[in-house]
Amino acid sequence: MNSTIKLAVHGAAGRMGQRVVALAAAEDHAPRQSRFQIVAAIDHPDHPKMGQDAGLVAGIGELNTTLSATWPSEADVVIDFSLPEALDGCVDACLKHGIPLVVATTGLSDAQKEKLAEAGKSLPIVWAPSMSLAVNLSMRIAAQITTALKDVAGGVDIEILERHHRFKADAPSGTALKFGELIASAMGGEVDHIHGREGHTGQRTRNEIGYHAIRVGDNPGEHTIVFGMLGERIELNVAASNRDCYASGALAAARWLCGPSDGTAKPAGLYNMFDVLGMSDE
Ligand SMILES: NC(=O)C1=CN([C@@H]2O[C@H](COP(=O)(O)OP(=O)(O)OC[C@H]3O[C@@H](n4cnc5c(N)ncnc54)[C@H](O)[C@@H]3O)[C@@H](O)[C@H]2O)C=CC1
Ligand SMILES: O=C(O)C1=N[C@H](C(=O)O)C[C@H](O)C1
Repeated sequence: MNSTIKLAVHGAAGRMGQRVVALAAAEDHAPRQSRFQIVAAIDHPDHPKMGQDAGLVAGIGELNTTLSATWPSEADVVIDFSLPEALDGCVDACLKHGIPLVVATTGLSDAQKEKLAEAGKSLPIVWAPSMSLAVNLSMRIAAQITTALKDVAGGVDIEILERHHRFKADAPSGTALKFGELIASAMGGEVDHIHGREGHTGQRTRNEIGYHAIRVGDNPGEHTIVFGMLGERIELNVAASNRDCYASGALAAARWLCGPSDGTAKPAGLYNMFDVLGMSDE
């Protein structure tokens, strides 16, 4: 029986990495749930807090695990919240050591998505642009609304607005792109993805999805899907109050990959949060 999950956090000194460290250390454990033990807190070798205690960096008191650039000799699962340029090294390390991986980093290139698909042939990997339960539920609802409205008399215009903190490096958000992918699939046929509008754009066409990225203050993430018809509209809004919805979702994904405490880990495959949350449509 595997009652402890040895967790390595990649990007541990970042905004999200710190919350993963804090929640993993503090989690309230149901009697039959495995506990997390943070065996590595990995970040860039030039990070100014390198060598400090990861718990102190996360603001929760000492954990006796130092922030390091070195991969552990042993871990049951890795959670990655880093940067696209850091992800390849993380995937390579997981492949080398055979460690299941949760990938939460966004802004990946097509080559990186292919690398994940390839890695998923030999490792169990959960990859999702949002680990939040509310966001994943909203994705399912957005697809249902699209299906219900796509042939409505007068038509429906679907636009995706996302708001994030001023420090965010990628736009639009990975979550907005995933909403767009699911909505386009529910619309059917050819769909144009239009990022912002400026100048003499002409009238809006019927087969486009618009994306608008707002960067303001410390917003931890908000998405609004507007379904505009002639005479009425629906706005589906999902907003985080803080980052813990993503951190706890990533921990749930890590626990799901490791399997229940009888030690049955997931087989190799590229999974997503719908799989983790039991909302997969396959
Ligand atoms: N899937 C999800 O639910 C969520 C995904 N994200 C994504 O997670 C990523 C991180 O977000 P934040 O924590 O806000 O960013 P951040 O910039 O605060 O943290 C990134 C961390 O990665 C570290 N890093 C950079 N290069 C590295 C390397 N070579 N090796 C190891 N660590 C390295 C940085 O030093 C930093 O500590 C972003 O792509 C963001 O979009 C953020 C929130 C939720
Ligand atoms: O950078 C962030 O903060 C977030 N990024 C993710 C994304 O790009 O979708 C998820 C969440 O919205 C927060």
